[in-house]
Amino acid sequence: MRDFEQDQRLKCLTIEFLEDIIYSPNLLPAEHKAASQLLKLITKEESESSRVDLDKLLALPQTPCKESIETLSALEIAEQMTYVDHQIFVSIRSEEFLGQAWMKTDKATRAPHIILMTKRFNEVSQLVVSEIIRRSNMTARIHAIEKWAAVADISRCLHNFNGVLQVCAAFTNSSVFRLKKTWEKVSKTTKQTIEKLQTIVSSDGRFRNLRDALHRCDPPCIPYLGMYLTDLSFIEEGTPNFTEDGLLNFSKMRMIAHVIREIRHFQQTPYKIELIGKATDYLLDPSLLLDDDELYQMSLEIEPRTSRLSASTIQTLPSSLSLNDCFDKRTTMNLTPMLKRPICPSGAITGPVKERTLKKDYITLNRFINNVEMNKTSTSYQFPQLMMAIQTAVKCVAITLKKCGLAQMRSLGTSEQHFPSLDGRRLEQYLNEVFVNLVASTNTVSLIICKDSEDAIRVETTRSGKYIFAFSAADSQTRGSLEYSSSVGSTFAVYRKTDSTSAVGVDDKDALQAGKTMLCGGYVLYGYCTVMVLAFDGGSVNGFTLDHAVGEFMLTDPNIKIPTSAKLYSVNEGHTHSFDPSLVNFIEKIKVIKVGEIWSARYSGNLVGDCHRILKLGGIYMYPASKEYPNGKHRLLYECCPIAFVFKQAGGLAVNGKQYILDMIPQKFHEKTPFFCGSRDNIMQLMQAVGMTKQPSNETEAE
Ligand SMILES: O=P(O)(O)OC[C@H]1O[C@](O)(COP(=O)(O)O)[C@@H](O)[C@@H]1O
Repeated sequence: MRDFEQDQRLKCLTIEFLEDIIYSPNLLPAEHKAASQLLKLITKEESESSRVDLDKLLALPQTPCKESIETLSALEIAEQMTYVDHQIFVSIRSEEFLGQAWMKTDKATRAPHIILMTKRFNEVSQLVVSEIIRRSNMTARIHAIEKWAAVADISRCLHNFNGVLQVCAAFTNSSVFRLKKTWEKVSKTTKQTIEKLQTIVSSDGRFRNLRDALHRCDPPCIPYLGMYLTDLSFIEEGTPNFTEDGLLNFSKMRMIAHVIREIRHFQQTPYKIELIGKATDYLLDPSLLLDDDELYQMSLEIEPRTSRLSASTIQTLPSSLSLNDCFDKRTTMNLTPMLKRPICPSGAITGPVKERTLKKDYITLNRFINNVEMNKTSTSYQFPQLMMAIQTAVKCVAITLKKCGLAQMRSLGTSEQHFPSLDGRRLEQYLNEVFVNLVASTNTVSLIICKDSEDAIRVETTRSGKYIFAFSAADSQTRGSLEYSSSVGSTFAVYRKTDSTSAVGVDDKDALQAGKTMLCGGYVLYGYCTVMVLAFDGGSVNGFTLDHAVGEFMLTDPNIKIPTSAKLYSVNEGHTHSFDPSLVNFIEKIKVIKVGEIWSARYSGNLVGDCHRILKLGGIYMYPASKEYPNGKHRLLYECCPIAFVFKQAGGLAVNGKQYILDMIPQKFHEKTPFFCGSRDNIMQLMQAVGMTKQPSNETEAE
């Protein structure tokens, strides 16, 4: 499109060419369709390019403006702020978002509109600070704060979240924030409004609330650009452009495209706001802006300092953070310090701060979910929320099992509510409830499939989201595990609803997806320590260990890869009498001692524990069909699939003897299947022994 913007002749020729195609009778319907879509796009671009001339709009007023916050209404100010911001926002071209152009030395040419948006942000913030501080009279100052709070609240109603942030950032500017006496007199309602707005734009949880608001609002809307620039920076810096094989990393490009598409979505719908010259003149008047030093000095005069710090110390510290500062650094746009604490320090930094070299990068699961893996899987804010809830559920299960173990052993038999230990079945139900309640509370899932419930659990429509969660909180071995102090395991899988854009209308069948469509799969082993193994679509497999003392999962086993083969097998040999003869043959062959080929057998009768051992050491896990269990014992959807997904991502394989587990489409929620998983070569040997010939594909084998 940019080529067309710069070359009108090229544009005319293309339009002519497309029109010829549309009227040509000799082409296929698909070609006609493609041509008319392109034509629509190019001509639409034409109408878009007839947008307001930014230079004219932003031209500085010739004479100082006569208007003020006393003469203009909050509505006029908010509307005109929105008008100007929107005109700049819609002018940002997609390519300005590429390669962190806004941070490069040639940013003025590569990302001029992003830079303009940044500049405007800082100017409006500065105007708000200046208008408050310049009023030396307390009542006038309070009035100014209340007026700007009203402007921010109207901006929120107009879906101008950029505007909300501009004003909120001004309130936390040190010159304003430190005015204790003034703030004491500001009305309770205004303070509540400001608090509400600050909660919306808080950077907590990667702007969780702001993302939520954006996803719920219909355009027109002006999102906060810094949030998207942060997302793009993370993707750019956290993911290589090329794969290990030197191929273009398409999954990275898709992530970037996803963010840009979301921005484009908000650029499409214009506001129906008329330009009011007197108000825009006021907003653009540079003579109303005071500089940071001046502002801080005036602030000290209005309310003299009571702190023990000397004036000179305070003056050497930055009096405010500007959006530009944030952009120019890493664009991590951490507004938390701006919004949550005064920038005016209470403990001064007196000397140069020494840089400290980190010997080890401690990665908590929270950090991992938010910054690393989430970017590969989804740029949706819902996904980390769901992952956090799973994490909390796992912690609750771990703690409950610990407490129950003691209660059981000592026959303490305390209140069932806290130690539902004496009846294993009830304990299982309780653990299931923990998962269901925590996950359902996040508003991110529509359906939950759980081992403990025959039917799918449907989350009420107003609280449902775009994911499907299938899990087993603890296998039935739990009862025995508690009695004999052996380990317990959870397994879980996250799928996307087939129509993830629609908030309603999830069908039970949506949960019956092949394992290969999974977004995240994993398991937890509650043993002498609690270990969670997670695999994400297109990502690596990572193990986290719960540090009970601090209640955090720490990355202890990064990028797990299963050995390609090992001489280790895990099966309940007590059942061999009724296994398929070809399988019995395979197991018997394993046991024949050859030089240097002695196999070991390990079987605890706990699915997760047995599989985890195989994942770490290599070899083969088997739960085949038998007389007692003609379809094996493990459930396809929420036990076999997540484990198969982990094995696949770690370089292993999982089959049922006839098909790859990840290719299988469950017909029922609780369908069982024979299950074999392990090292690639070992599983291939088994496949050969039982006559399974289908070769692994990209979707069943690690990439
Ligand atoms: O005792 P077996 O037949 O070897 O079965 C052991 C398997 O049964 C389980 O305990 C599951 O039992 P449930 O099917 O009753 O939930 C698994 O954890 C384990 O892998």
